[in-house]
Amino acid sequence: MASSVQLDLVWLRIQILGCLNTSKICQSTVALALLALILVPVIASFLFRDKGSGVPVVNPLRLFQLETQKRVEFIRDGIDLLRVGRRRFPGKPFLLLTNLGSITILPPGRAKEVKSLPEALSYRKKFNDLFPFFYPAGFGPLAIIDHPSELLQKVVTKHLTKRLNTVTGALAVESSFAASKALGEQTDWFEVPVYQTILDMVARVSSRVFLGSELCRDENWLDLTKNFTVAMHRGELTLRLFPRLVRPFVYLLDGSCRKSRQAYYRAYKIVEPLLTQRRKERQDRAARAEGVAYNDAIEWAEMEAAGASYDATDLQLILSFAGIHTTSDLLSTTMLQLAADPENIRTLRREMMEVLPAKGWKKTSLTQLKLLDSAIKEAQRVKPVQMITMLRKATADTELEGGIVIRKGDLVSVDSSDFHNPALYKNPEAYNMHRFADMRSQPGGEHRAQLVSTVPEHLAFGYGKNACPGRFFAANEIKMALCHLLMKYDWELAPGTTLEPVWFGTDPIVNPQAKLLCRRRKEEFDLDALEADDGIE
Ligand code: HEM
Repeated sequence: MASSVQLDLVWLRIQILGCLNTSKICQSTVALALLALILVPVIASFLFRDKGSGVPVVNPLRLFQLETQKRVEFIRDGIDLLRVGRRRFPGKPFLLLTNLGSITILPPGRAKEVKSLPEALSYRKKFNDLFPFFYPAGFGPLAIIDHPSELLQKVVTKHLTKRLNTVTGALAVESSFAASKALGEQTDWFEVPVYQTILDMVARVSSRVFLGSELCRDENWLDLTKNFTVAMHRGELTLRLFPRLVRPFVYLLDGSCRKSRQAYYRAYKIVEPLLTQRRKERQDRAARAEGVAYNDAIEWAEMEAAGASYDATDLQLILSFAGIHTTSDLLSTTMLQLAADPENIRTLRREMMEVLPAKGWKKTSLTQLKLLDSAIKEAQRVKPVQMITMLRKATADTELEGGIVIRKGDLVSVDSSDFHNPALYKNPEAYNMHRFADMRSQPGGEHRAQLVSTVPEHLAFGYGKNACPGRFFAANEIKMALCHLLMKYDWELAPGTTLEPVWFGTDPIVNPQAKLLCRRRKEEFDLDALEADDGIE
């Protein structure tokens, strides 16, 4: 779940950037903002008070500056402020006042230290402070992240990841359908918006595995799964302008919170009937001593919950939140890099032709697409989704190396500038599709240079206990989608499109305006006729 807030913020960022640009803020938010003007200076002086940590602040509050201004300033200028911090305090920690409050930024290389303190510096606790008493409708998915049952994490690690070989067939079918639905059969060049097209594909394919075949083609659900994240994050952004005790009232009054609530209720109306039907089928099957009939996250959550009550709608929404925009950003980034040099595409096709007709759609054949793996990882290195990672909240006053104390409740994160460190990567700004494949052939490289490897110098999926458990699925989903996209279509950058991301704070995201030229080609082998692993009915 990926500076600002982790899990998935990509789509939110796009929306908020739009919001900041066009001043499309709803009236109730304006009213609340006025109230904030009165309350916020007091809160700001509390939140950003000097707690004597001794860490220098890069962007202190100016005289009469409000916390709200600081937050907006960070969303706009975050990456420049981070660069100032790196320049002024090389190799040393510094403090940034961000849209989430103040964050101590540790220099690259301190990821191991953060990893070694998973309880004192908690990944999950940063999600549990939004409301004082309980998480109301529309924000419940956030509460699931730090739920003591760890239902979300168990569904992903114990089921999704372990059963990847049983969902490959389903991924193949849905990827083919999604590509054809998004791009059609036109053999003349035409223009496609990259992010929207990829988001649509990823939403379809992910929903197949999260929710099953009944709902993965339901346009109402697909709309929700793509847009809920935006609604909830706009609400969260507004709520965080207020003290915790006031937030329940803000929740009732604010328009963005209302949208999140409405999205939850729409989702509930879709998920609950499916759940009821599944539970009934389960009982009937048990009565006939028959085994489990489904292989998707609805079923896995039921197995894990083992009768304990939980909100299946929130679970589905948090899966969308965690997985869909993060995966879409990486796939879009990879497509942009590949389209910039179609020779790379031809090379990747040759690898696909060598592996897939012989092996079919298997988890293991996806593993053998090593150059493809490298192409994706390199795209992620050149443009990750965040430039500060491993955001953690101190659960107690915690002393770090060098005597810095992170006070209870404060945030700490690690600078990810190693992605572009010339001492680690030759020509770090250049996209070299072979880079990680070459590293894998070096001694010790096989386990450090795979897309799913988590190492302290490559933090795109985090590191340690909370490293993204969904990365194995995301990797397979992206590879499968690329096989369809590259074998069945030719690609080029559309005129005017560059690879420059758009910045939200310290997070680079795919430019939502980026476009590609595309045309249907005749694939060398029939991808849809390949034999597949399957476990989904
Ligand atoms: C390219 C796609 C993805 C990226 C870049 C990504 C990135 C991340 C990052 C950076 C973290 C935090 C790690 C840390 O701070 O140490 C994280 C956590 C998490 N991710 Fe992902 N993620 C992706 C896809 C997915 C998918 C598809 C799922 C679910 C199916 C998922 C589920 C989760 C969960 C549940 C956590 C929280 C782990 C915990 O609570 O311990 N992610 N992800």
